[in-house]
Amino acid sequence: MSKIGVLGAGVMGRGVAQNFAQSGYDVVLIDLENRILEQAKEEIYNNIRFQTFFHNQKVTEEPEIILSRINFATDYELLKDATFIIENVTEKMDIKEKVYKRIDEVCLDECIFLANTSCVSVTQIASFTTRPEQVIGTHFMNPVPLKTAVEVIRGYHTAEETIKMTEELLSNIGKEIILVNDYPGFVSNRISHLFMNEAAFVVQDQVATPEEVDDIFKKCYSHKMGPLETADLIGLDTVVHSLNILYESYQDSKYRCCPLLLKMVSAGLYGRKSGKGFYTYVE
Ligand SMILES: NC(=O)c1ccc[n+]([C@@H]2O[C@H](COP(=O)([O-])OP(=O)(O)OC[C@H]3O[C@@H](n4cnc5c(N)ncnc54)[C@H](O)[C@@H]3O)[C@@H](O)[C@H]2O)c1
Repeated sequence: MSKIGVLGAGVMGRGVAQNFAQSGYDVVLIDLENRILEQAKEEIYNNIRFQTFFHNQKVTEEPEIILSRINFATDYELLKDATFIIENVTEKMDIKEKVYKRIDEVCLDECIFLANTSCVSVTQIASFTTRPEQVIGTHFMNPVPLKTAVEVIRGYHTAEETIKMTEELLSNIGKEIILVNDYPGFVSNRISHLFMNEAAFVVQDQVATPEEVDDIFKKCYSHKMGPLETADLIGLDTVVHSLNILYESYQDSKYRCCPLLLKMVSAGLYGRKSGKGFYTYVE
């Protein structure tokens, strides 16, 4: 079975590493510091237990056995025999650029690079490597192990063989792919950020409360979550960051960030992760 390198042990990297390890793959999970890797190990352990008890998902192995397939490490040299790299590092182009140059040097020529990004161009990421035909976007959804589909992005140079191998790989961990072409924000974030931003304007203009806005989406449109609950879940700082990328990329005022969102982020109201956003969360 292929060896999988997962870069970045934050929110997404943890979920990706867990999902592959649960599916029987050997994984190397790389981050910058052991402290982050320790937190990742603990969270993956808890998530496997949580998945069994709260989501009724059949996890047939003990968490210790699943965790034993993940090598938590800081050394990029461990990636030299990996077949696929799934990159989940911080959504900043300068950070991604350094990472792709490094893995391009270290990894096997045939290794495929999967970029997990919310908004940035997959074609630009691929340009940091000498193998743009083997670079593809994979926009996983959070929480990764519980989602059944991945938005897959074909960069300008992505080869058909790369798409085929990515589809096979993701199918082995229980994911269907939805293949789209590369423009910033792809389909999901290009549309959902307009919803979330406009919902914030509606609250700012006192047209409706956050509860009323979300109820219209849930009760009238039968969405599982409203746009403001979704923004709180993603993190309002992340939403603002993505809106700024979309605004710069398209040079289109429709992505200008709602002042209320900016004010909430300045006030430390990030949503679920800080305990308060459009809603208040108690542990
Ligand atoms: N959070 C989401 O809901 C979500 C959903 C889909 C895609 N994404 C995308 O996934 C990527 C990761 O997002 P996240 O929410 O997990 O971010 P995060 O901030 O939780 O984690 C990023 C991790 O990358 C690590 N990192 C930074 N530089 C590194 C390097 N040189 N080598 C190894 N690790 C490094 C950081 O230490 C951090 O642990 C981003 O591009 C984001 O846009 C996020």
